[in-house]
Amino acid sequence: MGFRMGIVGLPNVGKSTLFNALTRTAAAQAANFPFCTIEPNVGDVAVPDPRLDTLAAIAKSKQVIPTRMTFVDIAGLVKGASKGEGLGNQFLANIREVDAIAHVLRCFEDPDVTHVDGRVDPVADAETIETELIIADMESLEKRLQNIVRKVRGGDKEAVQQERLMKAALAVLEEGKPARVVEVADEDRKAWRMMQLLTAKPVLYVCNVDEADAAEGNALSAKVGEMAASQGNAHVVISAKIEEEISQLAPDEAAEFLTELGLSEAGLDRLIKAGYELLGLQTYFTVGPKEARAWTIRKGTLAPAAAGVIHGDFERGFIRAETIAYDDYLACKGEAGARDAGKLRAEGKTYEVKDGDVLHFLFNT
Ligand SMILES: Nc1ncnc2c1ncn2[C@@H]1O[C@H](COP(=O)(O)OP(=O)(O)OP(=O)(O)O)[C@@H](O)[C@H]1O
Ligand SMILES: [Mg+2]
Repeated sequence: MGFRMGIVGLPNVGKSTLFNALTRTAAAQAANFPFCTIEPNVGDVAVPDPRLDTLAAIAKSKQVIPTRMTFVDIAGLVKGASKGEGLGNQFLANIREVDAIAHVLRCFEDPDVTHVDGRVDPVADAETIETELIIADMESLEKRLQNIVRKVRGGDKEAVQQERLMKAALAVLEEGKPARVVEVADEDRKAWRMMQLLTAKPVLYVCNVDEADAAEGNALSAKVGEMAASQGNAHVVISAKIEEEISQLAPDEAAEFLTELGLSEAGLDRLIKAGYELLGLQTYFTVGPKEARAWTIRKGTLAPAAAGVIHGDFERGFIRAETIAYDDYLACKGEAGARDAGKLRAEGKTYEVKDGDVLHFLFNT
């Protein structure tokens, strides 16, 4: 399936540094000049989940396989991007293809690192980017509205629905607000997503702070926090530079370094979890002596579709899912114990999989 989170922001704010830290590579060139990145860098990242290790320990699984999500490091956007400034439209197209946005804001001072607008002001930066995305959405909607005029006149049902949604989006965009504030009815959700509006994508602010502020944040990240809260969006405080260094260390060295910095958890783990949450995702597990594995589904996914994430045949031939809740698996010390205690449930096609479920699928081939 592959859920994709796009790393977006002004040039030279630390997007590629963050991407390298997340993917534990130096795949993306990160350097102190604007527009260092042009082609997007794409990388897979393991989603940290301590429950998986706990399950593997109980089942004595030989292999532990976390679930993954994708991060895309996108080129920096500048004022006028929607009009083709910088490398404008091409970058906007890269953003269109992601499911959610991690918006990196420079909250570090360092006079040696160039700021494209010559001052460090993350709230103003956030507005600059948002304005570009709003303008880009308006332009694409105006074009698309013209394209469907005929169909709407002809009474084409789909086109009528699209027109209604496009007009609702335009109304808020014209007020300078992002399309994500539009309340979308369940029956419109699919058509809404198909419009791929940039400002309809869920967003998470990433405050990139100095090394010294990694634990507590600073005045700038606090301002971003206020802005995010007023919009109902999440924010994460992280020092991309220090995270990049930590990501190169062996696990025990990394733990030691984190303690020195006063951090209980790598900022990256917090960011990945926040992104996972933002995407509306949850995890189920398959656990046995061979492997313990985490799988990603959207919240609300029914058992057959959840099985389909492993293999299409599992979904097509779905019979039932033997299900043990995570807490029961722990309390009963594994599958056999859970079975004896009557905690192994047989769930059918209409079962909505819960976060943490340990599942075993039975299917016809
Ligand atoms: N938290 C931080 N503190 C100090 N310097 C940082 C921090 N994060 C990143 N930098 C530095 O900022 C510079 C720009 O970083 P990077 O190349 O990652 O930016 P970018 O957003 O990907 O830029 P572009 O849009 O041009 O691709 C680099 O020199 C990097 O080391
Ligand atoms: Mg870059």
